[in-house]
Amino acid sequence: MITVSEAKQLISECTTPLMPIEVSLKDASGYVLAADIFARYDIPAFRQSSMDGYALIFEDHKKELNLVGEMAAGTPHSFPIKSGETSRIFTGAPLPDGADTVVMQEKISKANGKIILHDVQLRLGSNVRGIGSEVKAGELAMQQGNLLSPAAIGFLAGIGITTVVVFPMPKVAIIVTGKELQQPGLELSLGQVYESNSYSLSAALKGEGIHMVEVMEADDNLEILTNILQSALENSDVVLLTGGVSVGDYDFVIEASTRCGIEQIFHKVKQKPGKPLFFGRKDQKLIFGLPGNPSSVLSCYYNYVLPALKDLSQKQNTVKEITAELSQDHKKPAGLTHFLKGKYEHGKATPLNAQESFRLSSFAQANCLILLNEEQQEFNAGDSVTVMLLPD
Ligand SMILES: Nc1nc2c(c(=O)[nH]1)N[C@H]1C(S)=C(S)[C@@H](COP(=O)(O)OP(=O)(O)OC[C@H]3O[C@@H](n4cnc5c(N)ncnc54)[C@H](O)[C@@H]3O)O[C@H]1N2
Ligand code: MOO
Repeated sequence: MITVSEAKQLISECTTPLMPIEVSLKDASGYVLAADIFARYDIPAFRQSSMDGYALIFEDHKKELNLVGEMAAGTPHSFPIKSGETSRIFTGAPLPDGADTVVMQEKISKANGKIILHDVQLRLGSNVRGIGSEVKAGELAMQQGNLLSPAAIGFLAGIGITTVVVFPMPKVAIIVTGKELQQPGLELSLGQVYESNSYSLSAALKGEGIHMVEVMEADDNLEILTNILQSALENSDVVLLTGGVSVGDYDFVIEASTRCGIEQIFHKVKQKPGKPLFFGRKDQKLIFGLPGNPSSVLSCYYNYVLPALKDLSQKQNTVKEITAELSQDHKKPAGLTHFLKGKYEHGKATPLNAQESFRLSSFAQANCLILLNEEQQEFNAGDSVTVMLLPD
């Protein structure tokens, strides 16, 4: 059996970024840029006023000026101003030819039809956005690896970009296995449990902006599972199976994976919950066999699946690891890393009640997982522990 860090390392080594795709800028929010973007135009493309006021030749700023025209934003025509002249101008408008400075309208007065400036701070070029002051044509505007945040999208639109090359989000197939599974909303017969793993996983994926998710159900039958897994592999980048990875007579995930030509990278990790975790690879596709207990599924998702999904799309992991103070004593046997559902507040991490892996009630209240080292058995209040802060 391998350790948690060995398992993470192996998954990371098997994960390569997805082939970049071109998307419309309008659809690119949340993706990571896969190619540098160079500016095609000088932006601003003309000398632009940043204030409502009056455009002038700076040398004239102590003179009384004659008002000779007006430039509004979007005005397609300019006109020249000469020494002793000024033009009304509005924010965003092009400067008239010859003008080099704008004075805010609050800083002038009018007398005998003339404009008189009262702005001791006015300098040559005040309140003028120069040509190419945002970006210059040919300049690197945004580097590969940049997350396309709302601001990044706005910036790119503002320099005239319409499409971008990005790392796509992975297509994910979820296969829930188990003859005992019943859909929520229907009556439970003896032996049945409500199917919840596809719900929690779909919700987690949606929260990461992964919307191409297909959910399939497989009975505890090797032939059926093999066929479903085969079709999932054809249509997705990542396959998440839940259940059927332990040692029971009806646990067919490992055998079905072999039949589908999946290379086993590891099976079983020194951890609780989620000890029977399976990970395999076929070509560039990643296959996770998540132990069926609902809490094991999510614990393994945050520890192993999410970092891999992020690497495929070159995004930052949304689980943040920090060090915190354990708020109470805790004992565990040596041999397995434990992930406790916990509450993190004001620098302290508190394990919640109901840690069993078949239950989700504590996970539903948790905002973190508290990592307790493999070999250590006794933990005291005040000890420093690693805490994984879960995404919202
Ligand atoms: N003899 C041993 N038995 C078990 C071991 C072991 O080492 N030796 N490991 C235990 C551990 S730890 C875990 S975790 C489970 C994992 O088993 P499987 O991955 O084969 O999962 P299943 O047996 O199919 O299901 C486990 C549990 O979870 C329920 N389940 C499954 N799928 C769903 C779903 N989609 N929604 C809700 N609940 C689900 C299922 O009904 C079971 O109760 O094995 C232990 N056994
Ligand atoms: O490894 Mo299991 O998830 O504890 O029940």
